[in-house]
Amino acid sequence: GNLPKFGVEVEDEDAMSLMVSQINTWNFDLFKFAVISKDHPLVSMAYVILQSERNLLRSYNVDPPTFIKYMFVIEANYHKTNPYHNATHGADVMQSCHVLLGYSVVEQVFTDLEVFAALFASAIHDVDHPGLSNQFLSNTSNELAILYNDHAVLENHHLATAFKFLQEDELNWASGMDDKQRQLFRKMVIDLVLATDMSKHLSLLADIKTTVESSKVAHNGKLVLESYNERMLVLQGIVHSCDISSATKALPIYKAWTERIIEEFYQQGDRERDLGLNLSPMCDRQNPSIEKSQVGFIDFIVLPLWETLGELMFPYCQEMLSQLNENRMYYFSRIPESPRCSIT
Ligand SMILES: COc1ccc(/C=N/OC[C@H](O)CN2C[C@@H](C)O[C@@H](C)C2)cc1OC1CCCC1
Ligand SMILES: [Mg+2]
Ligand SMILES: [Zn+2]
Repeated sequence: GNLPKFGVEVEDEDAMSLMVSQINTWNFDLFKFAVISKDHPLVSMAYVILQSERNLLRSYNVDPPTFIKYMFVIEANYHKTNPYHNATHGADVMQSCHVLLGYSVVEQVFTDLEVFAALFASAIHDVDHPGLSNQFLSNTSNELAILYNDHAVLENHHLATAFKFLQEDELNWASGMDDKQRQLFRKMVIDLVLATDMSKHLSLLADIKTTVESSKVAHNGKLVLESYNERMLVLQGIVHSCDISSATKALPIYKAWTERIIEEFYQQGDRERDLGLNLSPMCDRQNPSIEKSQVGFIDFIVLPLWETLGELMFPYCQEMLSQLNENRMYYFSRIPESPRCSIT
């Protein structure tokens, strides 16, 4: 039978159509989208972007009903109980990636397969996330840390989980791709999701800076990328930037994401307290430091990354940078006065 217009059944088709008409905007409201899609934000986002907007499924002989069935399984394997690392975050990173890949400075630069890989990697990049950090999993000798020898434990698990489902006949939407394409697709998705490991941030940023110096966009404002490594580096930068893009979004959206990540960190801190472990930074709900942590995260991680991306994709990404600065001021101006220590 034919699929519903948005991949999933919705109550209000008009409201859904109105939202989908905004799918190329940076301040897209994923929380509203999650409600309108009847809590299937990832299935509907993936279908709308890959099928309706970019017609990528047809390009690779992907059977849409099989792809939808696969995405329902992926979405079901994001933990609904995670305040932050849930299917709405997956859909958010995918939609953000779709916006950046739509800018003319990168459009036509990447092949359809590379675009498909980046969007698919975004969709699955945190599947089965336990709401705990790599550090916590290693500190508690979690079976995943043992399995992946403390290296990119979560990111390896997200990838293995997504590809394991692809082995099941009734979910294998990639059977229509030729072997070479499927091999390259798998390699790119692995390289992209592994690059979302925060411990790789500084080396990834350094490499992107080198590329910005060398490639000097030139050639009528189009990025010129020679090697596979250079192309992958830019795509890794795009996916990683989208993964930590909350602070570049409109303030109400940013505040909602901040509340969620903080609650998830606090729940990890609760576990660490119960286990008698040292609490990870920012995870102690009894010693909150939300404003200071956000300003620190922006100053040391988010801003340097987005400034570099803004240079690479100039004149695009300026909207993100200006929202990032406004958002920084919002939290900076709310850093509580440190209690005056009375030096007696
Ligand atoms: C909207 O705010 C955010 C959006 C994304 C992120 C993404 N963070 O990824 C970091 C990884 O989860 C690993 N961390 C886990 C944590 C328990 O320990 C850290 C040392 C490593 C963080 C955000 O805010 C954070 C930082 C400042 C206030 C809380
Ligand atoms: Mg992750
Ligand atoms: Zn993520």
